[in-house]
Amino acid sequence: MENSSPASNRCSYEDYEATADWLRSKTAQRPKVAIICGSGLGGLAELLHNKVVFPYKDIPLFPQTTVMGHQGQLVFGTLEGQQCVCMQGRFHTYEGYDLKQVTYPVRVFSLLGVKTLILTNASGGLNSSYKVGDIMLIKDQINLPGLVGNNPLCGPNEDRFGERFLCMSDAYDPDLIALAQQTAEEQGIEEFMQKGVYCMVSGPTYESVTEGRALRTLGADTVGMSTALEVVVARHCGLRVLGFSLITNMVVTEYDSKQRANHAEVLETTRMRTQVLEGLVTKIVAKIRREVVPLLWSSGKTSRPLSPNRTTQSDYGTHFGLRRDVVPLLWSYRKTSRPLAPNRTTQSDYGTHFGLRRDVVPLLWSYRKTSRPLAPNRTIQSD
Ligand SMILES: O=P(O)(O)O[C@@H]1C[C@H](O)[C@@H](CO)O1
Ligand code: HPA
Repeated sequence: MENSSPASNRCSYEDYEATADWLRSKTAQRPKVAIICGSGLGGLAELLHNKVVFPYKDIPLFPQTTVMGHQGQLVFGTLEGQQCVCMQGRFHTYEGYDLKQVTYPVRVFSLLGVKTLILTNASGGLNSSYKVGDIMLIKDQINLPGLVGNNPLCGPNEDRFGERFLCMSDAYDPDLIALAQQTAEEQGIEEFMQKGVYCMVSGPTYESVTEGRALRTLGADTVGMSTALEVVVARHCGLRVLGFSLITNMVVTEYDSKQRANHAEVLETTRMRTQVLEGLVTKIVAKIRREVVPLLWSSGKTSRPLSPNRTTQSDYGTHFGLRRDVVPLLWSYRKTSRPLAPNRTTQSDYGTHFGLRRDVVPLLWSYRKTSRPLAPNRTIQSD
């Protein structure tokens, strides 16, 4: 099969499947986490164990990177025991790629079974309290190209990935943000951690003084040339998203400033912080693994009927037939102390049924063994 990237209107579901099938045929690894590395930040992929590396030029229908600091290969491997796939280099619209090509890998990841997408990028700081070398946890984004019609979801909707109208107010997963903040504290790096809003522009020009000022007025804390489109597509296929923006330079917002943005400075700053960011992402991936593993391992011990009025922690495990060590985890996912309602059968009802937080529901749902409706007297695991 050809490895040249398809034109946008030929990015069909079958194209994504063909690329995913090819990758599946070349490696037995089945990653749950994908990481897209920004400019100069590809070193993260070097930390993976049992690496299987695919240069983009060998992957059917994959675009090629043309930017310095973007190596251009897909690396499968394990990080802290978690199977991951890492993009050493991403695609940008300023390279001449269209919106579907830029976001092509994200849909392939989704077909490969990825559930969580972690993105990094290099950006210019707009918030005057930020410093070069700070790492901003992205809490929200301004998809500037998208706001004026350049949204990768424009065109016929592909229902097999997601629904036509997508909510973006919860794009960056609050629980992953909390996990990242907690991890940064544990690593002792809070002093250069920020949390704020990333704005995507098309590039390749850096901002004029007035553009920089305008973006700040819009509410952006950093500005870059990537990420937002990938996040839109990731959310459309239901992936959980976590994003980090490394402030590599401050955007010039004074007319008489002598500072000039340049890509060499961007890459130089990434060198300064790359290890810190790698350490942070590694620890977060380990924690994501711990979130999932007990749920996978937990197996039904009883077939006792659900009794709908259990609400204490110690009852919880018996109730669902879960191993003792899983109980605190599930307990922490509870959103209410309401009694359980035993007759729910759909995914959206699943969380209510077990009194679990909304973000845990797809996870539990994806671990169901059958698509049979829940019978009210089954425990979670035996179902
Ligand atoms: O891929 P990212 O967003 O990290 O790269 C940034 C934006 C431009 O590609 C480049 C500008 O220096 O770095
Ligand atoms: N502007 C836009 N993109 C960037 C910048 C910037 O100042 N720095 C790194 N990527």
